[in-house]
Amino acid sequence: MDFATASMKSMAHRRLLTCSASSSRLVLHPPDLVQWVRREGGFVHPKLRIANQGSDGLGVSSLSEIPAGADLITLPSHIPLRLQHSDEPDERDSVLTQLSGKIPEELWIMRLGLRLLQERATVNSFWWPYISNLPETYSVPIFFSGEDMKNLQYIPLVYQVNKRCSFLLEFEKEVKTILETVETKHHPFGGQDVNASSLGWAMSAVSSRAFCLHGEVLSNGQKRDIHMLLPFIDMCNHSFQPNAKIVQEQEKGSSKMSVKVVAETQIAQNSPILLNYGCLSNDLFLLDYGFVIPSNPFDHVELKYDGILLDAAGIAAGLSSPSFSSPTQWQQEILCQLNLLGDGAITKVNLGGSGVIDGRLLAALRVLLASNKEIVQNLDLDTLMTLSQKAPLGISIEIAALRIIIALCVVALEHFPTKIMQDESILKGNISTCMQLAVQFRMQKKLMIIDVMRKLSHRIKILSKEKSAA
Ligand SMILES: C[S@@+](CC[C@H](N)C(=O)[O-])C[C@H]1O[C@@H](n2cnc3c(N)ncnc32)[C@H](O)[C@@H]1O
Repeated sequence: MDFATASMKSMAHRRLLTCSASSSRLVLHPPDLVQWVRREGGFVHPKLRIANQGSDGLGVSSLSEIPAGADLITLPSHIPLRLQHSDEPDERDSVLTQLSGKIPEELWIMRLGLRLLQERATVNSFWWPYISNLPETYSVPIFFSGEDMKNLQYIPLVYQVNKRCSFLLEFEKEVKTILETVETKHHPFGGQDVNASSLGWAMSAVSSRAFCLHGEVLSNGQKRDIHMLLPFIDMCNHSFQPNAKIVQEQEKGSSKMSVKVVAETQIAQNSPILLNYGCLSNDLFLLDYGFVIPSNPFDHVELKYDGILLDAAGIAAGLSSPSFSSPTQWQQEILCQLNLLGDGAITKVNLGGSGVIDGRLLAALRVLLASNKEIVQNLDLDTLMTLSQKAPLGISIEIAALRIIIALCVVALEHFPTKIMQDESILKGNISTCMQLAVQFRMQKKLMIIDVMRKLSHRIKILSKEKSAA
């Protein structure tokens, strides 16, 4: 937390971008994006328009009904903004390539961000009608104050945000050093100063808007996936129940791909056009997109698998077992197969998400509570990891394993310094957008844990009935 606060403070000290979610754009009266796309040979369905969609910012809506299957938007291959934009790179591109080389692969968003900044700084850039329509500010946590970072109350996300902030501050220095010796005519940003603030703006613009799609068809027929920004298409907001989807088509006589949005369902009058950004947790929605989804079925909390934690949960559930911190040899072997023990073990396990609980955690508990080695060894790992109608090692072991997971949920809940009721009352107050997001984020995590506990309790009730009926 202290490190988070320190890096946030220094970010806040330098940044020009202020932290507010607004639909205000880079320029006051940007050029008409739809007209530009059409002029460039793209297609925008005549019934579509850009409209204000409240807290979701701007979005694309339909003026009247559109049938399922209709083409909504088509972008020819020269409209998306990608890292490599020309077959004949100039000196400015070589400096950009040098800067990109300093960015770790996992932060590809910053590589594309540099490209975006380059075009933002280019007078008469082809993409200016697009860039000028981008939001001026982003509500992603790299722009949160130290206090709002604390308000998240969730270390795994704080860690990710810190990583991005530290990178931005370090990268700012590297960029300055490299650009110091570059002549103005070769300067990728037209001689303009680039700092952590402008890099943060670019990083957020890309993380909240880029898509990973087929770049072009290679000579062997394979398609190479690349990240790109899709003008106008990226005005569509997100839903887990989308009414539209992205499809790609190879352009006639070329290896290049055009990008289309097609209506998946009938679209009613005045409805937003919604795409699914992915089955992501709220950590990723907040980190990359700056919003939190209530009752997100893909949200989860991370725990570290560890015998001492299981001991504590066992005591809380009245079910202690020596195996939790000292598993027998055969139990250890299965824990190694589950990759929870041994060299290179991944001890991060989840509560929540699409499977309700992490299959590896469930399997480990079932195994640690079992005493009959032969029965366990006769089962495959998939069966051990699946929460199904049938208790694979018998009802008593199943109930005990589920009770320990409920106790782990209680431990996880206790890690949050505030209660849900307190969060609810904070949200009713007059608070900043960033604080609102932070409090919503932690409250959704707690509601999700309670939902897991409810589901597991329900399962225990069914199993107990089966047991007493037997
Ligand atoms: C690809 S852009 C969509 C266009 C954007 N609304 C705008 O004003 O430019 C993604 C951003 O839209 C907003 N957004 C999209 N779907 C949302 C949703 N379901 N709830 C809240 N905000 C959403 C978030 O700010 C997100 O970072």
